[in-house]
Amino acid sequence: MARTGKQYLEALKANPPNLWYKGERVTDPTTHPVFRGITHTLAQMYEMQHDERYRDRLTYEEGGRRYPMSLLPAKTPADLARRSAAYKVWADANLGMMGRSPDYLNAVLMAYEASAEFFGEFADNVRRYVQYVRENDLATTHCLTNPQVNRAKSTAEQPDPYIPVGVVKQLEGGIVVRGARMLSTLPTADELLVFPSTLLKEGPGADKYAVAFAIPTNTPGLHFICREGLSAEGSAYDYPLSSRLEEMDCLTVFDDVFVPWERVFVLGDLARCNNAYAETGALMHMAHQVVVLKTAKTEAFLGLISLIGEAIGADAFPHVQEKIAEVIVYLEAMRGFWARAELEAKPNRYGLLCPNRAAIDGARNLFPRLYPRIHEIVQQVSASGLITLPSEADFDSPMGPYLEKYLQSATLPARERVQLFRLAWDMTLSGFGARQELYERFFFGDPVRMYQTLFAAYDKEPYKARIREFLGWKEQPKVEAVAGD
Ligand SMILES: Cc1cc2nc3c(=O)[nH]c(=O)nc-3n(C[C@H](O)[C@H](O)[C@H](O)COP(=O)(O)OP(=O)(O)OC[C@H]3O[C@@H](n4cnc5c(N)ncnc54)[C@H](O)[C@@H]3O)c2cc1C
Repeated sequence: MARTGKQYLEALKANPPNLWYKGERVTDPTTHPVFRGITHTLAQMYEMQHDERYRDRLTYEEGGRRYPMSLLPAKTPADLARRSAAYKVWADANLGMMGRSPDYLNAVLMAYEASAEFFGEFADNVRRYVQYVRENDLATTHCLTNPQVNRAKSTAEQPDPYIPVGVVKQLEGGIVVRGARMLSTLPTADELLVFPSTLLKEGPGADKYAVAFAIPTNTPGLHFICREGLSAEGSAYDYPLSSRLEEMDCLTVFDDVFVPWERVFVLGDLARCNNAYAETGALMHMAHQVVVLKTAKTEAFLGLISLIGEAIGADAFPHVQEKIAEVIVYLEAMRGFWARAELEAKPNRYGLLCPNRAAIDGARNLFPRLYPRIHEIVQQVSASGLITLPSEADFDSPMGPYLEKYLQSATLPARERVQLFRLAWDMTLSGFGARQELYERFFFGDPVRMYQTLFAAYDKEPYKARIREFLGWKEQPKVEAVAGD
């Protein structure tokens, strides 16, 4: 049932995840300076589910109770449209800057539930687990990739067999897993989904890595070792994004973690692990949330750059207009992918309506390449305005009158102009902004391998046939080997 912000915070306080920050255990993330911002932002997002301005878009009703829209089973085109409308509400609230808002992995869980048969003997575990997440409206995060030890070697060939997460033993009540995953964002979620993403290759000892399960983030033996925090201490004026949306990223260690059978979804089945995302429709639904999120993010950048261009009068120059128009083109491309994904949705073999794969693939492969260019445009249009950024305290000091005079702009008083540029800085240049760029390059996978997969999977034959026909070839000409002199 759709929960409130207070319920999320209380649960987190009562059962804090096993977080390690700078050598110390974080006992209460809701008050810790690095985690306070994101936990309270998440609480506000849950609160929105009960605000009558958003309730009907963010939740659906069943049996007199309300549930998050991102868990609404997608059966009809109208369901897809309701789902994306819900994604957009949270995305807009955060300017598209939160990668692990709970709707992201809810999209995966919804697809797993609808396609539960795929999981064979574990199908009921999947169904019951998703039902549990739905009833309690839990936030989940996930960890997919193995530690970056030696990418030239396979999972089974690393210096220690339990560097990647593998099954150590099976017990009567469940399994024991050991190893690590390279990265989990948002460790302040309630639950961690552990699925393989790297293609598992057949070979001696490979079976132990073919495992998928879900565990609470406070499970004994599970440790989230955090990176340096990016949420500066200070006001939302000074740090408009990092004070609210620092999701955190962690190395995730499994030190002989016990996973009860009811939380196991795949065991010892390489093919199932390798095909889970595509076959169940999880990939398409996850990317559906992503295309909406990235559309919202591009809209936010368009608004930002337009206000900046206007503020300093730079938008009078044709090259600045051209750069802003470039962002408009990107935005319309994202909207095009989104619309086609829904218009040409098709049911998978389990009856789950899945957004169009080609449109989804287009969006998820293009955006990582557009995004650094958007950052570049912000820098090109903003120039020194992106760094001459006194703080709120300076405005209230004896320096205030200088700032009011010298940092005024064509359309904004100094305080608001600095506030706008501080947002631009946090979107692109601060530690928070720099992480966003890295995130966009990689969060959906290695862009190089994503392109390779697209090359391999895309049906190019109709286009080759058209060229052959245009050239007047009745069929593909045969090659007679021609020897040189
Ligand atoms: C900010 C951020 C947040 C993230 N959050 C999460 C999260 O919450 N959960 C999660 O599971 N993951 C998360 N990720 C990880 C993301 O899924 C990976 O970054 C992505 O899949 C790429 O894997 P990698 O980082 O291990 O890169 P690597 O695979 O180590 O790649 C490094 C380099 O080697 C090349 N390379 C490696 N292997 C091959 C190969 N076989 N063929 C050709 N080239 C190769 C790559 O092209 C790249 O240039 C996050 C990443 C970032 C940056």
